[in-house]
Amino acid sequence: DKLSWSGDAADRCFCKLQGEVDDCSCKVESLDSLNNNKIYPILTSLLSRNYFRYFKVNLKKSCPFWSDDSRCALRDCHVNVCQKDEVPIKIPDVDTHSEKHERNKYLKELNEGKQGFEERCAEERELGALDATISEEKKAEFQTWKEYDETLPLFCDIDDEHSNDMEYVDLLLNPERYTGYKGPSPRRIWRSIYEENCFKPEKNYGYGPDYGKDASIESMFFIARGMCLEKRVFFRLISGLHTSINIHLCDKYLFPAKNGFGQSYWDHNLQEFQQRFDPALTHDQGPQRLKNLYFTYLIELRALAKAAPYLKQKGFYTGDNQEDEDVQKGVNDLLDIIRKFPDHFDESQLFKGNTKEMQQLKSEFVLHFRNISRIMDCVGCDKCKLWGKLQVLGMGTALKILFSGDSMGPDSIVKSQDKDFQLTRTEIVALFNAFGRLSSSIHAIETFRKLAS
Ligand SMILES: Cc1cc2nc3c(=O)[nH]c(=O)nc-3n(C[C@H](O)[C@H](O)[C@H](O)COP(=O)(O)OP(=O)(O)OC[C@H]3O[C@@H](n4cnc5c(N)ncnc54)[C@H](O)[C@@H]3O)c2cc1C
Repeated sequence: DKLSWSGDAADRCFCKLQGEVDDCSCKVESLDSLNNNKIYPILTSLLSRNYFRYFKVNLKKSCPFWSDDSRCALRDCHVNVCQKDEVPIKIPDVDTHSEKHERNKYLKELNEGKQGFEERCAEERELGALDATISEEKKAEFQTWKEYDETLPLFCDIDDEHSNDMEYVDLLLNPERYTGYKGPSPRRIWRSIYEENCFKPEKNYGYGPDYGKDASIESMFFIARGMCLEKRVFFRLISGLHTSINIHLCDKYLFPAKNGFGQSYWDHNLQEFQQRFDPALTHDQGPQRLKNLYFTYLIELRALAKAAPYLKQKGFYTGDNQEDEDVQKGVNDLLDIIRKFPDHFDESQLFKGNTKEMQQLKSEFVLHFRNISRIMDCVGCDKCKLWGKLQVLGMGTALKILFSGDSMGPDSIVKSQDKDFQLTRTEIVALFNAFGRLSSSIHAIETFRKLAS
């Protein structure tokens, strides 16, 4: 119920969301203004164009780390593979007591065939299912798009473009929103990402020699403060992505029919937002989670600025000359706005010096990130997997841009004629759509701020 949001909660959530974004000279307010007034409107219109709206992805790859444990997928395959004693293949089973309890509860409900569980599961399956509609005409057009380039995967474990399982998905038909995907499956994914693939502190800060080795998600915020810039950047990027995903599910939430009559309906869910970002309900972490979204936005913003000369000459081929010209113009307008922003992230602060340690850290950074891209194949809800894969690929593409080219720093660019630098159509579509997701999240924060006041 929206009315239960109190003014205090509004103050708590938003009053700390101001000033420095941290680890850069930029302020939250200047990004709000840039995004909400300039970038969000142009980007939203651009992302509805054919070039950006169809994303090629392989959603059939199986999870390389453990067997699918999403509770609703579990219902469909419990006869053979999804037994509770199944052990993950590579990552050790580190279920916490409460997660074991939760998983067992679901299994119990499942076995007892409880109606509530069936209903919830039906909802999750329905909301999480992909709408795979693509017209025959569009399929024929895709054949002519194939000529596009190849590139060396750097940050992401990129889907094999030639695999038979690669399919185009219409992103507009499958918006990122509430899907009901919750419980042990997503928690295992987030936990694996933070606890096994984010960096741990290089020193122990008086917490004993083993501190950090088994740092939990909850403690990551605390320990990230004491880590070196590169490791903290890694954590903040992931946390910013997590924030963005969770804002979208609050922003486009499915409410049950009012008083049990009529249709369920989509709307903003302020209470859900509060649950996730109110400092009083998140061990004081909510505002920092939100700031991490701004930080992630700033990184992708800088990547677009750096790749602007390359993207301006790239061409956005769909076979319809007028459409392609319009898209190129829209992209150029967007890139001009982005390049004029005075307070870009300075990537030359990262991996400074050419020491052995820095080279080692950089390759670990790449490896950790690539592993996260593989974890996306473990997401147990197709829509979430689609957007998870897209956003991780988009972020990986941004990082690839930031660390490409001869120079680094806010004024450096990737030259259009740089032969060593190429982006595929899929990477470009992912980069723009991933940035679009962050932009839409920052825009949604404004909506929640207004609803709460
Ligand atoms: C890749 C992926 C995509 C998803 N896409 C969707 C989707 O499209 N629609 C949908 O409805 N659900 C989606 N989900 C599920 C959603 O993200 C949540 O996992 C789910 O709503 C359960 O939320 P929760 O409250 O248990 O906490 P979770 O969001 O699962 O978080 C787990 C723990 O991480 C910590 N945490 C939370 N936020 C942050 C942050 N920003 N930074 C650092 N730590 C944090 C907290 O300690 C929290 O308890 C997705 C999950 C994944 C892994």
